[in-house]
Amino acid sequence: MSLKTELQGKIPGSELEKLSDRFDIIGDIAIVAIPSGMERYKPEISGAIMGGMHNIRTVLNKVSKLEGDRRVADLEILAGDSTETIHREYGFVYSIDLKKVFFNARLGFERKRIASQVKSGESVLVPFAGVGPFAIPPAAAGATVVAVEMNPFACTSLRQSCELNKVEDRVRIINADAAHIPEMIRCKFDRAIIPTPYGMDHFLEAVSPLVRKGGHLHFYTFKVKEQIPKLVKRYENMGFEVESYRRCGNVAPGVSRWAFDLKK
Ligand SMILES: C[S@+](CC[C@H](N)C(=O)[O-])C[C@H]1O[C@@H](n2cnc3c(N)ncnc32)[C@H](O)[C@@H]1O
Repeated sequence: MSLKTELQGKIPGSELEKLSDRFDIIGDIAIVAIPSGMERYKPEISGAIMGGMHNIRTVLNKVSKLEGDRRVADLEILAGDSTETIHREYGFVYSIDLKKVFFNARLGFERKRIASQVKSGESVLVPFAGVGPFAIPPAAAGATVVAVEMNPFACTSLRQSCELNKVEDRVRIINADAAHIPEMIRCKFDRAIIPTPYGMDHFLEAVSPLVRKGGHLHFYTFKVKEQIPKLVKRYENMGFEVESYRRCGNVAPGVSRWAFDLKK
């Protein structure tokens, strides 16, 4: 659905230019980011989404950027009454309350790409597990997963999602700061999937000793394109084989999230 097309004739063209045509859909919730100065058009914008997409039950306006350790945005309800939903992604279901937990629906393909590399019987460590989109698919592929997450609400959602996907016996959930991983976990893993929040690149060094020699690390970092060649050299100097890397989405003008597949 084109939001701008739906709004033609309802909002003056000069104002409509400021609005992005893109909005996120998580379960049956649509999330828009209404630019400042356009607040008076909230009813038209939410009405256009509800009218154009009959499966949408709630429309939220992202008032602030992702904030704090939990990476939760400040969300204002424009239509509907619930921030809780069930999101479906490549055959998996996630129980999410967007007011309490982080979820990025734009990483679905990336999560499928990583899960497709996991072999049955592997052990996998997932720090920053959130509601489980990087943890549950590997468990369903036959891995045993240790998921570390600081937000207790995300841990509750993760537990529910494990049950919904029938992998609760394969995922151990640890509600803790990932900074404590080296003291809490002593075993070695075949693989670590590290969806690092912004500014926490030092976690690669912290998690690496927990991955066995020959094991794999999937590390996410926010960088401008020009920083990548230097970063590849850095990872090689740290002893990793850089098997591949790819850009998976813009997060700010010029800044992208990059996924690195590293072998130890
Ligand atoms: C960018 S990560 C990604 C979450 C999830 N893997 C996903 O893709 O949807 C954000 C998650 O890390 C958690 N988090 C942030 N800092 C943390 C820390 N120091 N230790 C453990 N979890 C942390 C947040 O609560 C949030 O759920």
